[in-house]
Amino acid sequence: VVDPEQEARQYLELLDKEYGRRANVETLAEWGYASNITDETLQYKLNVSAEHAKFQKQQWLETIKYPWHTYKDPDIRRQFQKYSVLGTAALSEEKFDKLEKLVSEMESIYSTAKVCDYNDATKCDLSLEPELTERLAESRDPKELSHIWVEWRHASGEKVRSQFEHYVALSNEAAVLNNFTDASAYWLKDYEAEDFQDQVKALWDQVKPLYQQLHAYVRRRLNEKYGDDVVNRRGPIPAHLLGNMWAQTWNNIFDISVPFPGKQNIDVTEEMVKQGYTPLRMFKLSEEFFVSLNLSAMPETFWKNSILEKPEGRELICHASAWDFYDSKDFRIKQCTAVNMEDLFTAHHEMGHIQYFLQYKDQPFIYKEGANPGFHEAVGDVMALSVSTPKHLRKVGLLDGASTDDPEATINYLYLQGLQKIVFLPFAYVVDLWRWAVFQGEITSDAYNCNWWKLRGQYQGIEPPVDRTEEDFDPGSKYHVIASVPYIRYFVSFIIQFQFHRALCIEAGEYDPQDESKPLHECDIYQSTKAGNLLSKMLQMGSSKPWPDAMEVVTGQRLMDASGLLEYFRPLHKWLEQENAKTSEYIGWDPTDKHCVQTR
Ligand SMILES: O=C(CCC(O)(O)[C@H](Cc1ccccc1)NC(=O)c1ccccc1)N[C@@H](Cc1c[nH]c2ccccc12)C(=O)O
Ligand SMILES: [Zn+2]
Repeated sequence: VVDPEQEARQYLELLDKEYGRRANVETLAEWGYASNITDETLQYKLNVSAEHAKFQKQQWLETIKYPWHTYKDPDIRRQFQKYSVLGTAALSEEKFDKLEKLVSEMESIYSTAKVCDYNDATKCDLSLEPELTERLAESRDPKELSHIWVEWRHASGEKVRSQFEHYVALSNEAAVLNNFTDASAYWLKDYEAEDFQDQVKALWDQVKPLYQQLHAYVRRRLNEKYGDDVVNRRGPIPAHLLGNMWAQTWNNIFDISVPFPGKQNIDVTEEMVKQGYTPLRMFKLSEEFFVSLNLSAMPETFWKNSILEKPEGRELICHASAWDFYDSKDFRIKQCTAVNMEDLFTAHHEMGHIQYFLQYKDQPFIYKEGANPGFHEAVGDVMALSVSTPKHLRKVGLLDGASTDDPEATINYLYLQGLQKIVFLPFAYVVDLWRWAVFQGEITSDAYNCNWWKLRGQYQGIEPPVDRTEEDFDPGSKYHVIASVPYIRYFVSFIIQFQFHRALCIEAGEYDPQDESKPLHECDIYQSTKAGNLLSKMLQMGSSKPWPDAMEVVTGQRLMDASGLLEYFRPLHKWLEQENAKTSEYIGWDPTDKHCVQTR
């Protein structure tokens, strides 16, 4: 008699080959559409995913016949457990197709949306990338900023409200067919912890005081620049002044709010342009950092097949993404890269996804994922924490002069980092707090927009530049909302990346909690094969073990915790408290009732 688990193993090997082959075909079809939006590439993508869903449903009926709960081998059980979740393929064929069409249509509207120039009403071909992103980053004219902010939402979010409502219903229907209460529970299964939302809330409570100090300081500086009638010093900050279309990171207003002006400019955008940096060179620089840690170089096909600059003469999805074609050979990035510091870090972020693909390429198909989605988002950012140090930027010739241990220069650096890492946390939290509530039916479509602005005000302390109504649909102006990409993964990443950074810096001998002369924010793990080997051990695991096991390999911890982030920003936190006390700054913001009129 054959050992039943042996038979199960053979079945899993069959599934592994078939799923891997089909995933390659499906990903190629998705790439075809994302890199070239036409009716033909859309139709081909829909045909392939419909066929794939039909196969998955048939295979699932076979898979659930196996008594996998009884198996002794934890690995076999884990693989069956993952294969036993059918996903959206559980919908009927026509509902599955409808859902695919809705998301593709929202992505197309978002990716092809155009806006007219503030200063030239005849020039109406401005796209989000690069034109609107650049204007939002560089303009210091509140009227121009408000125009771009409002017109982008008019051209994107407002256009997809009805598709989004239908998408919510079908997503919930699919979740219920998979025995989840709604789509939010289906999304949260990836974190394998029933108290995960409580864990996130506890992390936010730990970081909130630091955020409020930074918010109060930025508000004061914007008030000094734009005056009382534009920025109320005790209220929320108007969202269009913060240098980013969604006010998710504020690094683009570093120059008008820098704590100690006159120091060496740590924003290397100008230097990159001066040195003739190209997108390709930005990605080569990133590859060299990974290789210096004894991690994998990019395969030749990566450079041949990737799209690193916005191509002319066709519509495509410009939002950056990294692609695994599940054949252990073909890996790509699609990014409409601009030559600036922000995109240099996005390049590292995308390369982090590729590195994870390369490290787990020998895992079974079902384990070719991050230990949890936050891990996948953290890899590249951990590298960027080293690359962004003035010490490293000097090593690669993007900053000149000798390293100074000038405490004011340190505050400037930590302030720039805080405008990205601290500021981002409440935004990331709000995006899925809003979506979880929508999926759970707590937020109904007649109040989508006003609840969005209630959360944006409550957690981020920002407000829209002009009144909003339920004719608007501002969440739909953010890529992940219309592309059905969960967002709490970035909140998790921005917490755990500091835990990983701290552990790798200790491994590299670059940081010692007892040694003040080696603070965490100055650590650069460049060329540390010890750090790289430790990280590689975790990355190779993919999702073969629950994520606390993966985290323990690198950090010795089994829980997410904000101590790494708070340790990194401690000097900035102290300075902000002193500075805000000096100007007796009002910490926090008075709630504003205006800004969203429920008309429906
Ligand atoms: O969206 C991204 C980068 C794109 C991505 O690499 O995360 C991409 C998003 C995506 C997911 C699914 C389909 C299409 C695009 N994720 C991936 O490409 C990806 C690849 C493999 C596994 C998981 C995700 N960043 C977020 C968060 C963010 C803002 N600023 C940052 C700076 C550094 C790092 C992240 C951010 C944003 O722009 O709002
Ligand atoms: Zn990512």
